[in-house]
Amino acid sequence: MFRGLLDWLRSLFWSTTLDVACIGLQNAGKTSLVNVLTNNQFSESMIPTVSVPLVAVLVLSAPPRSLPDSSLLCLRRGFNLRKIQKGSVVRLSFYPILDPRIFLLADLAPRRPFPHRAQTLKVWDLAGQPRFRSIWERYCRGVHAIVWVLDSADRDSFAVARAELHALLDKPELRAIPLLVLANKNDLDDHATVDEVIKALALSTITNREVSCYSISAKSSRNIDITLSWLMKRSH
Ligand SMILES: Nc1nc2c(ncn2[C@@H]2O[C@H](COP(=O)(O)OP(=O)(O)OP(=O)(O)O)[C@@H](O)[C@H]2O)c(=O)[nH]1
Repeated sequence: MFRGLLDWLRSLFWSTTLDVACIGLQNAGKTSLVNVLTNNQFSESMIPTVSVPLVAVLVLSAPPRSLPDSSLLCLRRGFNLRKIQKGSVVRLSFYPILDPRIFLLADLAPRRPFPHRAQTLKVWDLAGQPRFRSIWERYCRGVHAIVWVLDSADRDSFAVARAELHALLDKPELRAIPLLVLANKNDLDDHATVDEVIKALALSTITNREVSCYSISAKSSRNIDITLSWLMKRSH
């Protein structure tokens, strides 16, 4: 029953036009969450977003036969982009580590016009390691929502997460973009509650946008339904 409801929500999610940036420190569970939201797949053995072998990129990002929107294929190091276009062409792209040397692929022009306005779901899954944090802002500009993923069982990371989150939200270009904080891994003992996370990340001091916070588990799919509903309400 619950699984059926979640699958139904997931199918609705695919039919939305939504652009989301998924941000957070390394190991928070961003890629796991995106996989669960879109495909209902969870894996214990995730490869950090930055260290997926290049060979996988070359296979996954081989030029598609028709490319509806080449501008979206801006290939850069340090993120995954999951995107689907619904229409006569369905495309699901998942770009792991992207090397500037293959930037060339981004210049591919559409081979034929896209037949009608597509519904698009784009989820930027940005690498969390310190050297990649400077690219976060660029991929957050213009999105419908910023999703901040936190490992709620890793209390030692909260101070850094708070500093990075507030530094990002202070960027004027990101003003007013709704924020969803997901306290992930609530299947683990000693995870922080929503109230603890609100306090630890000083969420009540963020006043220039709508802020929500849920406790979730990508692993056990806990509260994935309300996460999907929240996201769909921000779609256009
Ligand atoms: N117990 C538990 N483990 C999780 C959960 N979500 C993710 N993980 C695990 O946490 C680890 C990191 O997950 P990732 O999805 O790679 O994290 P990430 O935030 O994308 O990491 P970077 O790509 O390094 O920025 C993996 O071992 C996952 O299996 C969860 O809800 N519960």
